[in-house]
Amino acid sequence: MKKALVDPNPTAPSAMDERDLAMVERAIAELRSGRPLRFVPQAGQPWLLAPLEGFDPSMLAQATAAGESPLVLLTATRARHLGLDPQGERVVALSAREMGADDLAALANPLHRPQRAVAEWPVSLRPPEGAEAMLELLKAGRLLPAALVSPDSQDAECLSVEEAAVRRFREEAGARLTQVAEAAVPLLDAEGTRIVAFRPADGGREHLAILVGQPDLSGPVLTRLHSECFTGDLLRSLRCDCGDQLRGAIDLMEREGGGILLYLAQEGRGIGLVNKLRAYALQDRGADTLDANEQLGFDADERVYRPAAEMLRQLGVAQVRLLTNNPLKVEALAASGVTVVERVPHSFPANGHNEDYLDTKARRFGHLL
Ligand SMILES: Nc1nc2c(ncn2[C@@H]2O[C@H](COP(=O)(O)OP(=O)(O)OP(=O)(O)O)[C@@H](O)[C@H]2O)c(=O)[nH]1
Ligand SMILES: [Zn+2]
Repeated sequence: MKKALVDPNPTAPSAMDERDLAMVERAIAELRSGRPLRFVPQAGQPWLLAPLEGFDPSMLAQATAAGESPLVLLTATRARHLGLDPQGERVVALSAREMGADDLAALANPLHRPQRAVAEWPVSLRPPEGAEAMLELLKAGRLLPAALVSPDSQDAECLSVEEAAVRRFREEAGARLTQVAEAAVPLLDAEGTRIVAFRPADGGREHLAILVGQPDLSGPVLTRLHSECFTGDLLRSLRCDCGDQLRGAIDLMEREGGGILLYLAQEGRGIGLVNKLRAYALQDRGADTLDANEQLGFDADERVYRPAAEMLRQLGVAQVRLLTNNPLKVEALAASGVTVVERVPHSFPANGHNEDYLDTKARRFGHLL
């Protein structure tokens, strides 16, 4: 029988306890189902938090009828694209009552323009304690990072989540991985391929290590960190270069006798497939791939590579020859303790549809060509 390639003892449990982990996972499920949540910041009063995505005017009516002063929270990147000055804050807060239902409905969908000119908007207020973690929680649920919040009067029946747990969740839970399956999967172009699946403790989707051929795990291993791209990898979309990079990496590993392709569940540079499709719609109206992310309220690139480093650690790989044009991947692996002995360029010719995309990656993301 073939010897299992993976470390049978996955990462030791980290400091974040199971209660906190479960609390944040449930909170994300609530938000994704459109139910509000009680958010308890480390200091200051609790807030009722609802995603602005899916806004309907009854939400505003309810909050104002209770005599409260609801706020809209937007990330600084989104605010800047709308023409607001975030004044050094990472979150911008506006009075929802003064904005009114029409403007809120427009803000809920970044493809719409608010009806009033920005100059007529209410002045932005100091964001409440924990505002950044509230928006981080929405991002963790792959929702747009824009929220409607109102001071919590304690009588609402809803789930509570604590800011401290949200912060630790984002930092730790995604990189706690357990190996949950391993099998041979002969590929058309690489028959001796095995796949090892790793499940993250944050309830997110599994990452896959695709082991092509017989890589010598003790030396520098030809490795690719491939971010999931449903459209490019599976449908062979021409909007990007992911399909070529995926198949190209497997072909090269097969030719060189072995390699590891880490297939990372970080679709759309970490914003998720639905938000990537929204970003595409913005790109069809003239934005480039970087600005489109920011117009939605995300950072240009939301990916983290600690799970990739942890997979390599569990596989027993300490040194890699990394197939990439992205200097951030090299830096991130090195920062997580993996030695990158060489960067192997990984470019493919443009296809008539992705020229601007490739150009933006080189010009604005610093990709090396
Ligand atoms: N948000 C967003 N994600 C995109 C877009 N086009 C492709 N992606 C995602 O970008 C990821 C691939 O990243 P790339 O920037 O092509 O390449 P890279 O992985 O950073 O760098 P390389 O290693 O050189 O390929 C995949 O998760 C794709 O789904 C887009 O327009 N917007
Ligand atoms: Zn792609």
